[in-house]
Amino acid sequence: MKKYNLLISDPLSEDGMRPLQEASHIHMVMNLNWNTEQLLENIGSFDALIVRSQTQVTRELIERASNLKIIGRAGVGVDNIAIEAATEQGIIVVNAPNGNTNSAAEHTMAMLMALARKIPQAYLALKQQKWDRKSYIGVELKDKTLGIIGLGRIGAEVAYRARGQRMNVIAYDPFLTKEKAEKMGIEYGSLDDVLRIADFITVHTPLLKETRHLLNKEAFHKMKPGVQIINCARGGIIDEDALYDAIVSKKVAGAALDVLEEEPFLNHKLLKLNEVIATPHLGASTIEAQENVAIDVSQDILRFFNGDPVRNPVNMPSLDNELLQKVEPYFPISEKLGEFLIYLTDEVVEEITITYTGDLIKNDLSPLSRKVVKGMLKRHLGTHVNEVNALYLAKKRGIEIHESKTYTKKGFSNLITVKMKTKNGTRSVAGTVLSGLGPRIVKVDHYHVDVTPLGHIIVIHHTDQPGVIGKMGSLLAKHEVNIATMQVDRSNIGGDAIMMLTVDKHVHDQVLQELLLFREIHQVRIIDL
Ligand SMILES: NC(=O)C1=CN([C@@H]2O[C@H](COP(=O)(O)OP(=O)(O)OC[C@H]3O[C@@H](n4cnc5c(N)ncnc54)[C@H](O)[C@@H]3O)[C@@H](O)[C@H]2O)C=CC1
Ligand SMILES: O=C(O)CCC(=O)C(=O)O
Repeated sequence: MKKYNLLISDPLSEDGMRPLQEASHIHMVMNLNWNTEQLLENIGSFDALIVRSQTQVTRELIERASNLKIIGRAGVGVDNIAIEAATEQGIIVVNAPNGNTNSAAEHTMAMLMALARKIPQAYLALKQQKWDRKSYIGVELKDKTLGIIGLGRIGAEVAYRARGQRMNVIAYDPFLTKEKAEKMGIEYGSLDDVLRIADFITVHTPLLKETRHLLNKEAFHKMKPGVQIINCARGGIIDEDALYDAIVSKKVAGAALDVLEEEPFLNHKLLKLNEVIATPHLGASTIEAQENVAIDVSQDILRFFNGDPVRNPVNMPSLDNELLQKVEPYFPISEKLGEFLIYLTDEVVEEITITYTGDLIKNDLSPLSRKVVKGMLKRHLGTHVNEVNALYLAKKRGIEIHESKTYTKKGFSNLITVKMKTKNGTRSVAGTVLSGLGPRIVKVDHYHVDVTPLGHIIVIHHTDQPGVIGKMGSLLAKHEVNIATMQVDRSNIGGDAIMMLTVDKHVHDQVLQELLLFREIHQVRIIDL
């Protein structure tokens, strides 16, 4: 059995990693001490990598990782991973989005309370033998307004907990609706509403281009005087210079920070301010969260190496069980349609249109489209192409990919039609899965056929005339090519026709040349699927 080398470069829960330890086909190397140079030097020998937030999985590292197939992020944020580079190299990235939600929400609440009651500052004074009760007068949370920016998994958990503290909550998230906010017992607002109204503001967005410095000088300007800020999401969401100035100018009364733009942070100017309390990125540092995320990511790594779809892909569409059950039977035909179609042309492909017809169309069918494109590119790119990088590689080659869906169906409960446009015209192939019989190619251009897309296939375009089939059969017999199945269809009597043969062995070029000598035969394609 093939063994896969897995590198774990950040500390993970041992209990959580047990599934990997017990897998006989995984060879696990735990190296928490490699510096960047050592990582770059050694990454080439690993098939899988698991990180938390410390290891920076840069483009350079990914480009050196010639054997890497999967990167697991034991946590939510993937801003320490060069996702685009991974996608380009066909490396799947998975994360563990649910395992640390509670811990991050609880840490946010702990920071909120510590900030409101100045607990860290008071404790520090006590440790320095100072009994000072005047300097540490706090504020109550009850009836204050908590503004939440980013109401995803963690933001929503924070909202519920803040309601438990009898706070009013106002939230802004591009996906939040008034109805959902009402159901949660919170207020829905714009970003400006949150900035304007809140007594405490906590951010829970990912760090993205759009969220970098979301809280900047202008944002602080819009806030209430005396507002307090919590960041247990990512450094970089807050412009640190702007926060510093806002605290020094007394606009902001305090800040609780679990994260800063550069980590580890020890000598940061914000840490020198009495109004700032901080923890060293501890949001997910609980026994439970660490076990959860390690289990989730370990299981996805195992699924991947067992050839099963992963649960939490970051750079591919995710497939829950329900969707998987519906689309998985169509994986082989989708890939075969792409593979088959590319054999029909020697021209540069300009455009691919994948049309889905039938019951399946209510679902996200992008996993099938990826299979089609993978199948197409496989002929020329071999194993370099996979479901992760298929769309990227197609785009890089200037191939436009379109997907369309239609309810109209004739005969088949589901039909996938793939059209390929080149400068010389359009070719198409359609396929389905027949209940109990498996994948079938049922149409090539406008001809109806019924062919299992497997093995060696000869596609012949010819004129519908008596004797063609006989001549062709004799020629193949002369070359000891045994015909397994044969399909013929035509446009009209004496018109253009197609013949599709499945044969028992690869057909050499010489046979193809001899077939083309027959006047009635216009085109021959030899396809090996
Ligand atoms: N301190 C720590 O140890 C931890 C930090 N995190 C951080 O927390 C972040 C959030 O985690 P989850 O809630 O699990 O993610 P999530 O994906 O469930 O929620 C993020 C929310 O932010 C919203 N959002 C995106 N752009 C926005 C914008 N411009 N304005 C307002 N909202 C916006 C999204 O619509 C989404 O609802 C992670 O990306 C990670 O960086 C997560 C876990 C632990
Ligand atoms: O790995 C960690 O401890 C950090 C967790 C985190 O920041 C995340 O899950 O996004």
